Amino acid sequence: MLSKKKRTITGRKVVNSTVSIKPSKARKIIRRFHVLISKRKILCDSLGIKLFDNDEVHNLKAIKDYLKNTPFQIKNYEKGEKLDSKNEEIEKMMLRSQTIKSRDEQMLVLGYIMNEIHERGGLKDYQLASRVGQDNNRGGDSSKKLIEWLKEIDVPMDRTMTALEIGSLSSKNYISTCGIFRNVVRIDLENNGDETGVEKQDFMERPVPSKEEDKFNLISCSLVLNFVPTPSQRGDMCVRFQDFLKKDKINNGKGSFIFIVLPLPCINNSRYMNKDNFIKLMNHLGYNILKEYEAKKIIYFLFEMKNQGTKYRNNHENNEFDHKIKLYDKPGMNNFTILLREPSCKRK
Ligand SMILES: C[S@@+](CC[C@H](N)C(=O)[O-])C[C@H]1O[C@@H](n2cnc3c(N)ncnc32)[C@H](O)[C@@H]1O
Repeated sequence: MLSKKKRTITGRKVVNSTVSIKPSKARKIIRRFHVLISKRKILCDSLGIKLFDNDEVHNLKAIKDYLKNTPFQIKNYEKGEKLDSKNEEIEKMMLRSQTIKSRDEQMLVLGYIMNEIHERGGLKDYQLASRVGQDNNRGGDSSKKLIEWLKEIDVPMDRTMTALEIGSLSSKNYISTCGIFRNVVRIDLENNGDETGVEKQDFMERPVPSKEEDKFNLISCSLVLNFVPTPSQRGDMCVRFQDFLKKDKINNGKGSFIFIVLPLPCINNSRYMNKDNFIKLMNHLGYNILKEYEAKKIIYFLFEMKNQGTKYRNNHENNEFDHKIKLYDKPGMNNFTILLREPSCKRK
C-alpha cells in the first residue's frame, strides 16, 4: 500500500497526505491498473454484470460468497512477493480473460481482479500514481497548456463557457481554478473517495444532453483515450464528443473545443498511428486542429468542432479509418490506434 494516513499532534487524521512515489513505480502501478480494469470490463460484459448500476464492493462481496473457499492473494510489488500456485494460475487466466468460457472461471477471475482493486488498495494506489504524473516536478497538470492556448486564441474570459473534464483526478487542476469557465463538470470511471467534485461516471454511459444549454464549449480528455481498451472504443469516444459540444459559436466566432493529451509513444512509436493520421481522423469527424505541442513524454492537441461536427454516423463512405493500416514496423513499437467502425459508431 502506498496510501498513508497521517495524524496531527492531537491525533486527528489528516486525509490526502502526499506520499512520494518514484515515477518508475508510478508507471508500473498505472500499467497494472489498466490491465485490471480492461480485463474487468471483458468479464463483466460477458457475465452481464453492469458495473455502474451496482456498488462494486457489494458485487465483490457477492462474488466472494459465490466463491467461498478461494483465498485471493495479491503480489506485493514493493516486496517482490510471489503468488501461491492457485493465485498464479488465476493471474494467468486473467491475462487471457477474453478466452475464458466457463462462468465459474469468469467469476473467479473477476473476484481476483476486484479484490486487488478494492481490498488491497489497488484503486487508491492508482489514483496516487496518476497524480504523480500531474506533479509539477514531473510535467505538471496538463490543463495549464489548455488555458495558455485558450488565451492565445482569444476565447471570452467572462465565465460564459462551460467544460466537461473526462478522466478528472482533481477539482484543483488549473482548468477548474483558472476562472475562465462558468462551470466545469468533472467525471471519472473511478473515484478514490478522497476527491470531492469528481463524479463517478463512464463518459460512454453519460446521457446525451437534449438541450443545447446543457452541452459544453469544451471537452478535456487528457491521457484518457490511451486508457480506453480497444481501438474501436477509442473511436466511439471521439465520435461521441460531438453529442456533448455546443453547436452555437462563441462570441469570437469559434466553435466548441476538444483538448486531447496522449502519451507521446501513441503517436511517435505506434505501428498503426502517427500524428498526421490522428489529425486526419479527427478531421474526418469534423474537428479541425488549432494547436499541437510535443513535450518530452506527452503530446497535446486542441481541436475545434466546426459545422456541427460531421454526419459521420449516417455516412460511412470514404471512411479510411475502419481498419488498421500498418504504417511502420520496427521491434519495440506499440500497436496503439483508433478506429471508426460502423456498428460502434451507430451507437448513441
Ligand atoms: C491516466 S488517468 C489521467 C488523468 C488526468 N486527466 C491526467 O491528465 O493526468 C486516466 C483517467 O481516465 C479515466 N477514464 C478512462 N475512460 C473513461 C471513461 N470512459 N469515462 C470517464 N473516465 C474515464 C480513468 O478512470 C483514469 O482515471
